[in-house]
Amino acid sequence: MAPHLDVDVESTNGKAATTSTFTPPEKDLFTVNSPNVVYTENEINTKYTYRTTLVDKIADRFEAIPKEVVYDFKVQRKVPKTGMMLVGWGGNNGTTVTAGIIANRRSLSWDTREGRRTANYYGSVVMGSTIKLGTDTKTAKDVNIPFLDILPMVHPNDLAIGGWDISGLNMSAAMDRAAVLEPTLKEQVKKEMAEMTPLPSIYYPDFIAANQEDRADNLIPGSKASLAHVEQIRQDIRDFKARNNLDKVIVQWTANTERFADLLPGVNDTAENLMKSIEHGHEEISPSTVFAVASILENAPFINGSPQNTFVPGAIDFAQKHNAFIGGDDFKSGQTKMKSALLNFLINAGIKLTSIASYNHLGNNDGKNLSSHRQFRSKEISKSNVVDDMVEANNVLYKDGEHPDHTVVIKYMPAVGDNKRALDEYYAEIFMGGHQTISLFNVCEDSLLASPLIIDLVLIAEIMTRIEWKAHTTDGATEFGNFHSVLSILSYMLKAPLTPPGTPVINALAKQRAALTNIFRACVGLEPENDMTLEHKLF
Ligand SMILES: NC(=O)c1ccc[n+]([C@@H]2O[C@H](COP(=O)([O-])OP(=O)(O)OC[C@H]3O[C@@H](n4cnc5c(N)ncnc54)[C@H](O)[C@@H]3O)[C@@H](O)[C@H]2O)c1
Ligand SMILES: O=P([O-])([O-])O[C@@H]1[C@@H](O)[C@H](O)[C@@H](O)[C@H](O)[C@@H]1O
Repeated sequence: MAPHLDVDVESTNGKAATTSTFTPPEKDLFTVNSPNVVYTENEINTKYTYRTTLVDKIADRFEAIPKEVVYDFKVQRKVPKTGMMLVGWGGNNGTTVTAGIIANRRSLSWDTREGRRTANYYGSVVMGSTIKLGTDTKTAKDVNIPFLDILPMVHPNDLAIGGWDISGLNMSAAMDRAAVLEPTLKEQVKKEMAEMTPLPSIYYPDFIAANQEDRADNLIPGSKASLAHVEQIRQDIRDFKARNNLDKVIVQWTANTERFADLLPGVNDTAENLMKSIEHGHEEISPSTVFAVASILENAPFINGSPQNTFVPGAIDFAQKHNAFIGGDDFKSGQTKMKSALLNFLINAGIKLTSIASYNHLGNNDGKNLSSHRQFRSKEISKSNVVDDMVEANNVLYKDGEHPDHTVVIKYMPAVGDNKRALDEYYAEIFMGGHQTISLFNVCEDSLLASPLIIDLVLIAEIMTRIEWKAHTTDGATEFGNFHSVLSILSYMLKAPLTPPGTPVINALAKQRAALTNIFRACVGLEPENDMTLEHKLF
């Protein structure tokens, strides 16, 4: 018998936890046995006490005030038939994620120089990682479950896949152009992929590098925003949904990085002005913003996997007014994910990072597009801002406004293709005038790192559409409603997390993952994972 776990303990609602007889839902890996959790055939209903600490600053001192809010969460248990539509489907990421899902769906294996390989979802948080459920009553050991099982989520093998591309190559030819996957794997999926052809897309030349023009042969007429473009994309989404008999579609931008759009009062500052600007063909409305508007109008969550400012204020306003979900920006695949983890470690260890030199070169079409300065500038911003929250959180090391030197360099070197070379130097001050220099050489096969993130973003955005909440306030409970339109819960997969206006941006990797797992735990009535393990420290 595990020490000190063999007695009834006070549960969160003050009554002793009871081990009532209950019938676990037939296919669920676990059930929460709590008076705060009620399962029905269609819903998981939980009463959750959210505990935080508010702080009052009084002169140069603080007063900490613990605060509790009781929420009801309601999760729809029925997993909908879901489709994923990618903008830029014919690109390296789009072809790779499509081939990867087909290979997993068919449990394919293939030969490589290093031996036989089998389809997997490595690099996906949902499909490749676990969540601690709790502590075994008998052994006191951690019980960890697959992340996928914490809530009733879509399985990627079941996703219908489609999308748009300004290049008309079918997906098999585009997969060859991408030069990411082994020929022995491509051979097994090429027939199925040859039958997939991206839908024509909108192309506004000024937003991406001029060097992309030679692949733009699959276009919807018109070189600037129009309501006709919005309506065509909406029709495409409806047709895809009907053709595949889907309950839901998630749209994701994995097309080229666009230049930033100027933020112009009266043009893209409000939902109303944005729609007027689209109607009047304003030059400053980007293709990605047009896709976002069309997706919002079709109640299809829209996620931006690139660094441009798709979500101009008018687009965020538009999403909120339509109670639709958006998320972004810029997949956090390799070099930046490593950076956010390393910064988390160094700064939280009290080591004063003073300089970050972040260089990489890559030879894929993404790199080609980024060789144009205005597109590189979008990426430079998203790759640079990742340090801000961690630096600002440590006022022992950094004075107000002080931050490490940080430079970002990206070079296009065709020879290395998709296998990006990332070279980073982290330079820090340590005890008594010493220095620590960390040099990293990190070969990232970019599309093989980004593709699992595309899957995670779709699966998490989808489950978020099935979660509602209401707060128990002193004057009675509010009505059930969705989470905020801006899905900041997606931040773990993104370099420049989009957050509800006025809320803080968290880039610290550990905090991002903790937020994701603990919100999902709350939706099944479980306390946040806090790793205190008092049961192993007090007795
Ligand atoms: N792979 C990674 O590691 C990674 C990480 C973070 C962000 N990203 C971003 O993801 C995006 C895609 O990366 P990739 O390596 O697949 O690039 P890619 O160039 O291979 O693919 C982009 C595709 O978008 C298409 N396209 C361009 N404009 C379009 C439009 N208006 N409508 C439809 N299609 C359009 C292009 O024809 C191309 O096929 C890039 O913006 C990149 O910066 C990639
Ligand atoms: O690895 P990471 O920094 O997360 O992300 C990648 C960058 O390093 C690379 O320069 C860029 O071309 C890719 O689109 C992607 O953004």
